[in-house]
Amino acid sequence: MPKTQEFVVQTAGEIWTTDVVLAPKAMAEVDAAAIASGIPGYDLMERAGQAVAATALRSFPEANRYIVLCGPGNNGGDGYVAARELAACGASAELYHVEELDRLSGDARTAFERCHLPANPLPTYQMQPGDVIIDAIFGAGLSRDLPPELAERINAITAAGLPVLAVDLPSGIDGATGEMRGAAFTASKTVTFMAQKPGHLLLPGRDHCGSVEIVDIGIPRRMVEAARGALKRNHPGLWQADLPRANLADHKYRRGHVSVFSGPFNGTGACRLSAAAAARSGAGIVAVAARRSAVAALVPHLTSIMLHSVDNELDLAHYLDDPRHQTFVLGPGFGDFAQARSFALAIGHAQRTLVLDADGITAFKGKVDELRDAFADVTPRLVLTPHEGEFHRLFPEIAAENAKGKVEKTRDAAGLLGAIVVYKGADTVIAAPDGSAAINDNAPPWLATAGSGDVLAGMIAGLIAQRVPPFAASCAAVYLHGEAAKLAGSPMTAEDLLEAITAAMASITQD
Ligand SMILES: NC(=O)C1=CN([C@@H]2O[C@H](COP(=O)(O)OP(=O)(O)OC[C@H]3O[C@@H](n4cnc5c(N)ncnc54)[C@H](OP(=O)(O)O)[C@@H]3O)[C@@H](O)[C@H]2O)[C@@H](O)CC1
Ligand SMILES: [K+]
Repeated sequence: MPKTQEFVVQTAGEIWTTDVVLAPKAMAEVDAAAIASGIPGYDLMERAGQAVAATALRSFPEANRYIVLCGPGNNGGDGYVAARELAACGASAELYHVEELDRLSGDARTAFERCHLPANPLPTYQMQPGDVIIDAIFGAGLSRDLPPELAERINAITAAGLPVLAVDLPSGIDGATGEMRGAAFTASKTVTFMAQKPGHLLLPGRDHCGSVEIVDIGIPRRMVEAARGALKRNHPGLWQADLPRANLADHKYRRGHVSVFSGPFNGTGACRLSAAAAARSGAGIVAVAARRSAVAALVPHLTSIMLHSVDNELDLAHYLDDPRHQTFVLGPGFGDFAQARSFALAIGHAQRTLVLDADGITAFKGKVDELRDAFADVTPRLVLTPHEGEFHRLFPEIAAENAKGKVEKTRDAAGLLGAIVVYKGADTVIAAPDGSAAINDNAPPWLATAGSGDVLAGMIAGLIAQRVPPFAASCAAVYLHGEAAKLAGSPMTAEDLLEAITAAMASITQD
């Protein structure tokens, strides 16, 4: 079975919302605000460490020894509290430290001093079957690659297959970007505090976290809410209210019109997938706009989907004279880069909305400015859906900024273009020019199949045609695409995915 991630919220009573995502810097500001309001920092550490001990006992009751590895900062402090609690419960807990103990200061030093257990240097640890590792080496404060000897040690523990419970984040995973800094533990479970961090959701971090528990350590909710920035975990609460409600009085044109451009005679499959996906997402009318040479290939395959011949720029100009033709998909299987550019620009200048995918994206390599200018508007009218290779092709400078993670890169691209950017992958990030961003984490591994991107482009257009705002439409389509894939199961073809869209949408609107 593929690894799926669960977010379990543990609080004193109430269930804590799970869509809050705070970068480590924002989390540190929340910690600081809580402390400034009179909540002692050490109390937060106590609750954090106690929660770790409770999870260790609950999740790994069979452990012979809990091996608590402590770093030099507050993550280590949580480890000292957890070790003390475990020992107080009668469990066997052993402490190992990765840095000289005299580096400990503040709350972490207090936690160490109150622990009263012997702590030994990490190199003295001898692995034994039945050990459960509690990783309290680095959390939010990881600021550079791990030293090589520590990386080796982590790799040896991973190779031995000992279960790992990570405190806040698996050491070596950058909480802001999800990137691995030299090496990282692969945890079966991660206990984090108050809110998830981007590193829990973005890859490879997500794969290193196992299931994630978010523990309320007593920071007032209003402080976490106040820090809730424009970054969210993608889930129906973000966009459900924007989805169209079926209305018996709706005329088919009121449910919107989507036009999908076809590729050449021998490449019409991709546009048909997009068109069918737009229709399944509820668009009232869907048409394929094809070069004359491709029309004959399309005729036998289209029934409810209409077919128009749009051979050149003049044909497109006539097509755009019809005010019902508002929403377009260009790129899947399209082929001709020069025509892709001139068509996309014409759509932009005609004030229409475009989902630009695949060849449509590649066509603008080195010409991003033209695209931005054609779609310049107060509200975005352009949605770009690049996978990693296309993103690198179109935004080479942004892609090369190694210090930035996928969220920042997607935001930068959205800001540069004035468009919604859907940076696809197992951890798709959706960003808008105003900085709004969502990380998606519901896609099963088998969604990476031929044609699935064409389906996504059609779904986004289908929702936009029904007047769902482009950012909400993109988030909703990405999520529903993942849900549909889960419903379709593995192995799955793009056709199976199409079939499952209806059930995926029904499951959301019934919630
Ligand atoms: N009130 C609060 O704030 C609460 C915080 N809580 C907990 O605190 C954690 C954050 O604590 P933190 O900020 O001290 O960071 P942490 O992850 O311990 O690491 C910093 C230390 O590591 C060092 N270091 C970094 N990278 C390194 C590398 N590659 N290789 C070697 N060394 C490296 C760095 O050294 P420096 O860069 O300063 O030289 C510094 O000494 C958070 O994850 C949560 O668990 C909870 O208790 C709840 C209340
Ligand atoms: K850790």
